[in-house]
Parts: sequence; C-alpha cells; structure tokens
Amino acid sequence: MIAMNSPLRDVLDKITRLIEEQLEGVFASILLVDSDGEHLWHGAAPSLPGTYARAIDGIAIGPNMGSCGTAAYRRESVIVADIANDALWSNFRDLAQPHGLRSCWSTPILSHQGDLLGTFALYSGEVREPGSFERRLTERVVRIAAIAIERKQNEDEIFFLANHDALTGLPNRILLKDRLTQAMLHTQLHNHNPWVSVVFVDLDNFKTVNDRLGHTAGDELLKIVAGRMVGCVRPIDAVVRLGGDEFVILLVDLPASTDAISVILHKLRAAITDPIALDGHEFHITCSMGVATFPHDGNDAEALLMNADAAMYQAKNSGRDSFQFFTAEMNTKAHERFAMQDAIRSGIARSEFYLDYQPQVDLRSGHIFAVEALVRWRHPVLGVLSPVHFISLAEETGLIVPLGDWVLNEACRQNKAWQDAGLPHLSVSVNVSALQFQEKDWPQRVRRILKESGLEAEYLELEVTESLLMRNVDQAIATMKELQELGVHFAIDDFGTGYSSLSTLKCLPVTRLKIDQSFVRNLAHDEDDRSIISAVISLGQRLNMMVIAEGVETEDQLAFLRANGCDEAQGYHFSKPVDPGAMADLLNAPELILEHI
Ligand SMILES: Nc1nc2c(ncn2[C@@H]2O[C@@H]3COP(=O)(O)O[C@H]4[C@@H](O)[C@H](n5cnc6c(=O)[nH]c(N)nc65)O[C@@H]4COP(=O)(O)O[C@H]3[C@H]2O)c(=O)[nH]1
Repeated sequence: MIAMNSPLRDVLDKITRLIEEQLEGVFASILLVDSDGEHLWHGAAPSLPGTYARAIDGIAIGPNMGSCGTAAYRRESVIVADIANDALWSNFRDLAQPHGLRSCWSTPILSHQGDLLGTFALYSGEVREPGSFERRLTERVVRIAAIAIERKQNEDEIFFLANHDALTGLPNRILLKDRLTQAMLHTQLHNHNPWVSVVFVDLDNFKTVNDRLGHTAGDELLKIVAGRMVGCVRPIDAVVRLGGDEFVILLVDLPASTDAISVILHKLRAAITDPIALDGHEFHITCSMGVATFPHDGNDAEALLMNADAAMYQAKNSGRDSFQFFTAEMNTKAHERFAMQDAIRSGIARSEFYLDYQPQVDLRSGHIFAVEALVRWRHPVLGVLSPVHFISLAEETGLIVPLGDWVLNEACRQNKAWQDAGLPHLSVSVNVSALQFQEKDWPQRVRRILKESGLEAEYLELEVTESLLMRNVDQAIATMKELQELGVHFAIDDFGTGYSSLSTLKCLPVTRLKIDQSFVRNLAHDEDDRSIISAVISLGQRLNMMVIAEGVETEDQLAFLRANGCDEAQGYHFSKPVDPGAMADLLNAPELILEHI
C-alpha cells in the first residue's frame, strides 16, 4: 500500500488491523505527533472503543501521560502491565478501565533521523507484559509505520514547495488558480449570491528599497508586507505572492457589494503604508490595487486575474497609492496595450523605427552646435507615430532597453556619417529612459556603441530627466561620472518640472539644463513662467552649466530668452525635427538658421 501511494490513514489502519489479526485479544493504536511536537493525535485505532479513542485524541506529550504520552516524551518503549496500579496512568485510568483496558505497551515511532513521528501501542484486556513474539512484531510494525509517515511528510513538503512561495511561505500562482477555481465553482453550485473577488496588489516604491538597501533588505520588506496583508484578511481568504512585489488576494464569500470590498481594501492599504523600519531606515511603502469580481468581471481564473491586473494598472496610472474596480472599458485598453506591446517588439525586429533630428542653436553665434535625436515609428497600419504614443509603454514593458540601444547606435552612427561627409562637427543628444540608465552594464554598452560607430565621446550628449536622477541620486552620480570620464556630456531634460534639490544639482556632472517647453509656451501670458525661466537661467550660470530653452516657437519668446541671457535654444522657430538629409542641408546652409536669430 505504501508503494501504491495510498492515503496515510488507510495505510496505518491496514497495519493496525493486520497486527490485531495476528495477536489475539490485543487492540492496536497509532498516534501521530503534531507539528509543534507537543501533542499526539489520532492516526489509526480500528478496534479501540470510539469514546476512548476520542478521549485520548490530542493528549499532551509529557512525563506522566499514560503509556503513549510518556513513550513519546522519553523516546523509548513504555510497558505498563497494569493500568490500574501504574502511576503513569493516574490521570487516565478512569478513561481506560470502563472499557476493560488493563495493560498498554507503547513504542515511539521515530524517523530515520531520530525525530518523533508518533507512537504505536498495543492494549490488552489482561494485566500482563508483552511476549517475545509481540515485542518482535512491534519492532517491525514501528519501522513500517515510520516509512509510511515519513513518506507522507515528504509528499506534503513537495506539495508545499510546489504550491508556495519560498520567500514568504504564501501560496503561489499554482495554488491561487486552484483555490480561485474552487471558490467560483462553490459559488455557482450553491447558487450563492456572495462574490469571489481577486485583488491584484503591486507595491509602488519597492524598487527604491531594493536599490538603496540591497536584495536582503528588499526580501525582508516583502516578508513584512506579506505578513501585514495576511493579518488583514480572514482565514478563508488567501494572500498569494505572484513574484517580485506582486501579490494577489483572494476574497471569498463576501457580501455582493463594492462597499464590503472597499472596507478590506482600506484596511490593507493602511496596513501596508504603516512605516517599515529596515537597517536603521524608515520606509513608507504604498501600493496600487485592482479588483475583479466573479461573476461580473470574468468566468474563469485566467480572465479574473487579467482583469484585476488591468484595474491595478489603471490605479497605478491614476497616481498610485489607490485602488480601482475593474470596468469593461479597461479590458479594451488592456487588449490595446498587449497588441501595442507586441507591435513594438516586432517593430524593432522589422526596423520600423527611425530618427529625426532637431537643431539646437547657440544664441550668441547663431550656429547649430548640436542636434537632438527624436525617435519615430513607421507603424505598418497606423502610419508615423510620435514617441508620445509608444515611449511610456516601451518603458513599462522594458522594451525601451532594446529600443533605446537602437536609438543610441543609430544617432552615433549618423553623427559620425555627417562628420565623415565633411559637415561641421557637432554633438548629438539622445534621450535616455530611467530603465536604460539603471541597467548595470549601461556605461559599458554606451562605450561599446561609441566604439562601434567610431564617434568620439565628446560628440555625444545624454538627456536624462530630473525625476530619473532623483530616483537614486547616488547611483545616478556614479553612472554619470563613469560616462563623463569617457567624455560623454549630460543634459537635464524638462528642467523645472521635477524636484531637484539645489545641493544635489551641484553634485551632478551636468553640462546643460534644458528649460521645459511648458514654461516657454506660456511665457507671454504667465508672469510665474517668466520668473521661473529667468531663475533657471541664473541658476545655470551660477553652477557653470549651459541653459537651453526648448519649444521656442516665436520671435517674442526668443527675445525674452535673449534678454535674460539664455545661452541656447531649440524649437520650431528654427526648425522642426527633420530627417538626416534635411538636417545635412541645414548644416550646409547656416544662413537658414541665422535669419531667425
Ligand atoms: N510644440 C512644440 N514642440 C516642439 C518644439 N520643438 C520641439 N518640439 C518637440 O518637443 C519634443 C522635445 O523632446 P523631449 O522634450 O526630449 O521629449 C521627447 C522625449 O521625452 C521622448 N523621446 C523622443 N525620442 C526618444 C528616444 O529616443 N528615447 C526616449 N527615451 N525618449 C524619447 O518623447 C518626447 C516627445 O518627442 P517628440 O514628439 O519628438 O517631441 C519633441 C519635439 O518634436 C516646438 O517649438 N513646439
């Protein structure tokens, strides 16, 4: 039976029956030790009177706990020949005697490593000790029972490992699908009104902790958050870790109202945002949650999870630290996102992306000193798409890394080609996303791309945003310095829209500040924007940085910038972004730009 993988209870029952067949007038019993090692629970006792078996179910392991409790305690056989007169039975004899049980010989069942698994006992209706045959049989039975119990424990452990997350001990995706399917089935079968809800939880700022304190602290944080979530739900619910900082909470048997779910979501949010102390630092973790509910939002586990994910994504997009219930509209959006994601991937493979270039002009000399490379996508169905339609999706999905590498490669190659064609040497500036910048081997990749293109590093400028730099200032400075040593320059893009501290700004190896075009756009009507622009210009000058204004469209804007001492400008007033051929024409005819100065 053991080899056939029968359930443990059946195996133990069979063993005890076989013994009883061989030994006349004897009742066999097997008790199993519980996980805390302090109590013994019913395993098998086919012939012991039911009331007696129930009375000893769960007895404590201890020095004076009848034959079994004491055998387990001592880890050795305890032979009680006369229950009525043995001190070990003083607390139990009133339970045994009414059933005619007069003697009890118990032997501990030990694993091959010597751990206690349970006890095997033989009861008889006579006052006596076991004979040699009974002792030999007991030895063999105890060995077989140990094999059966250990095998079950191993199976349980394998099941646990396959169905749980090793870090937090929470159920994993496999178990979630199983439980979710069962919960939906239960609701359907019992024609239940209550809902089954799936809550997708994603921590908003987990990466910051991982980056700042390393993976061990990150793991610790995940365990703390997991424990807090478990504390917020009922035992019939389940908290599941999908991986990384993604969790799913399965809420079953809830009243059919979003209010009931909202109460739990508020509780979860409060528990997660409670400060967490790690390595002497205090962290405030927030989370975004999305909810999908059976039966409205999906008929199977797959659909519910996908829709809860879409709702979570919506919560993230609308400012994080919040929750959203799924709506059908989100579904359409989610499908569009998946389709777009695939299209970007194949677009890279099919060379559908290309670069336009926009000149950057020195306001004193009127010369083009640099060009900004701006990516475009010739989509096979939708036509030419501007980066605003695909960059953020490429960033979310990680596709910005291969796309960004391609852009950098192409921009360097093109700049070198212009130089080789005898055009004035100028710098090409390339936008860099946070994800690219945070890649461990990013400096090596830039170095390799420069080498392959043959472009000297001083003709490459990387544009990074304020928010990217502020995410992890120390790492940003280290990466920038490494590249600066090669000769690469840096500009801070969209300056004025983030929250750079002045003390941080001072430490950054930055050549240029780019005033965000939103300030330039409203310059004519907005006194505040005018003040910001002149403040950024004087700040740049004090910090020995060049200041370039973006989005310059009119003569008036240019006049204001010049009057305030702005060094450089870029915008439709000089030229829209153009293809490499048109850019070469502009470089060959500097008067085209000079007439706008
Ligand atoms: N209204 C107006 N707009 C002007 C004017 N002058 C320039 N622009 C537009 O302003 C954007 C300037 O680029 P950005 O701030 O780096 O903003 C860029 C940049 O953040 C991102 N982007 C573009 N190419 C790349 C790339 O290769 N990698 C990454 N990561 N992001 C890119 O997409 C954003 C938008 O790019 P584009 O659509 O090409 O839009 C460009 C440009 O066409 C003007 O006078 N008026």
